[in-house]
Amino acid sequence: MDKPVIVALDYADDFECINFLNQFPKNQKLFLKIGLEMFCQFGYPFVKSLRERGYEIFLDLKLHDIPNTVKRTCQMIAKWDVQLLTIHASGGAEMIKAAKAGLAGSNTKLLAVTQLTSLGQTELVNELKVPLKSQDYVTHLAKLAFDNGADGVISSALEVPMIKEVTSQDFLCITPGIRPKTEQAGDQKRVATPSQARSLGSDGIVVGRPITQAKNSLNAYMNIDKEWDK
Ligand SMILES: O=C(O)c1cc(=O)[nH]c(=O)n1[C@@H]1O[C@H](COP(=O)(O)O)[C@@H](O)[C@H]1O
Repeated sequence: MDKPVIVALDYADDFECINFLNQFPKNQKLFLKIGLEMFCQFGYPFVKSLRERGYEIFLDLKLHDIPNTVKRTCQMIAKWDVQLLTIHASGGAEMIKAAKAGLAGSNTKLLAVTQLTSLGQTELVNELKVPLKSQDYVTHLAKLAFDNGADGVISSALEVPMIKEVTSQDFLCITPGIRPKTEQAGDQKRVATPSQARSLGSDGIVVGRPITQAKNSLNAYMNIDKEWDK
């Protein structure tokens, strides 16, 4: 995996999504995130068809359940040849280990979501009643994920240096909450620009609406890719 810009395919229908993909030259390598919205509509056949077209796939199901259920689900996903899969780190040590065991024998990398990028310090303390600084909660969950076999985490780019320090430089930090300077943060709270994410050490960025809702999605992708890669 070479530091990808991962496009979050949060489209309302498959037609819009295929239209977006068809704008790219045939040989363009793309890393696509299929999240709950599209997976609930189109399920595994959609994943399979995109894999068969040669795209790399991040299956973002954010699993969070008892260890046995997560393990059995991961055993099924292990047969799908996807590159990345998410669970919630807050599911605990046993759940993380179970997910990793379920993926045994596959090349799917396991990423644990730390604190969602839509949650800031206020929500953490007032709503979730976690009496910690956001960055301490994120690094705690990242260490838990690392110690129990995950290949990496999802966090804001702002936390990457701290995560790498308590885990390892090789521990993957994939970062959503990416907003080019001209874009509104919207429901995202812990945001960074593509170039900030790069200089903070992100291993890949996840970008949805700044691309999918843009007037010209292809241009938006190209501009973000250029800012990330320069
Ligand atoms: O797991 C994720 O990908 C994820 C974790 C997180 O903490 N924050 C977050 O935004 N995401 C996903 O990243 C994408 C971000 O989309 P935009 O905010 O539209 O760029 C969405 O598909 C989210 O589901």
